[in-house]
Amino acid sequence: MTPISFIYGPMKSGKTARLIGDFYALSEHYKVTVVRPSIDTRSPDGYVKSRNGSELQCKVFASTDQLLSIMNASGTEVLLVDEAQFLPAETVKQLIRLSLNTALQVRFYGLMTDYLGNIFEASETITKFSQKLEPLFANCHCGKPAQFTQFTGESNGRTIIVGHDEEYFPVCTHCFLEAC
Ligand SMILES: Nc1ncnc2c1ncn2[C@@H]1O[C@H](COP(=O)(O)OP(=O)(O)O)[C@@H](O)[C@H]1O
Ligand SMILES: Cc1cn([C@H]2C[C@H](O)[C@@H](COP(=O)(O)O)O2)c(=O)[nH]c1=O
Repeated sequence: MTPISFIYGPMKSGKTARLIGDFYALSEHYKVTVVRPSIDTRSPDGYVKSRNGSELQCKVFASTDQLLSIMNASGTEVLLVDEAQFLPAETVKQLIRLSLNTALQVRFYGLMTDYLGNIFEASETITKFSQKLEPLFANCHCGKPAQFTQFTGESNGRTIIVGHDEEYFPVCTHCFLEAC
């Protein structure tokens, strides 16, 4: 298997659904741990939840140290990280170092770009070090494949606005550029 992979796409492209499917497939052969950073509140506490209704228990972490002790305690062979765009770049680098020095495999699931079209810092680092990049697409309202996310709410200059599901829309490149 690949040490580091990044499954990325806009909001509502099925990233969490894919993570849950991967968990069941990988669990037949490996000790798999599912985590997400505490900053995101889209899923209920202690779970990752897809909009397709499926959900899975996970560990929620607030620091690199907490993440490392979760992994040590469970003897993790494969780590699945949801909402990876929110990881501090240092946490990403720690996981990459760990995968070089051990047999650990890490799959990151997250957004590549924010609603302004800028690449999240964590996603840039993950992309740089991944051996496998896998884009997912959602459906734009015009019918084309969507790779960007549009935000229609009040941002006040912030790019981290968790939740607000009804104000985020996956859009294709054409519709994204039209709205800029
Ligand atoms: N209201 C909805 N909006 C978008 N997708 C939905 C909705 N309800 C169900 N779905 C299903 O959920 C999937 C997206 O779910 P999710 O795993 O939460 O995506 P992501 O983690 O990329 O945001 C879609 O592929 C679709 O099948
Ligand atoms: C585009 C974008 C999204 N967010 C937030 C909104 C949600 O809480 C997550 C993404 O969740 P999903 O599992 O991919 O549906 O990220 C943000 O803070 N800033 C953005 O630009």
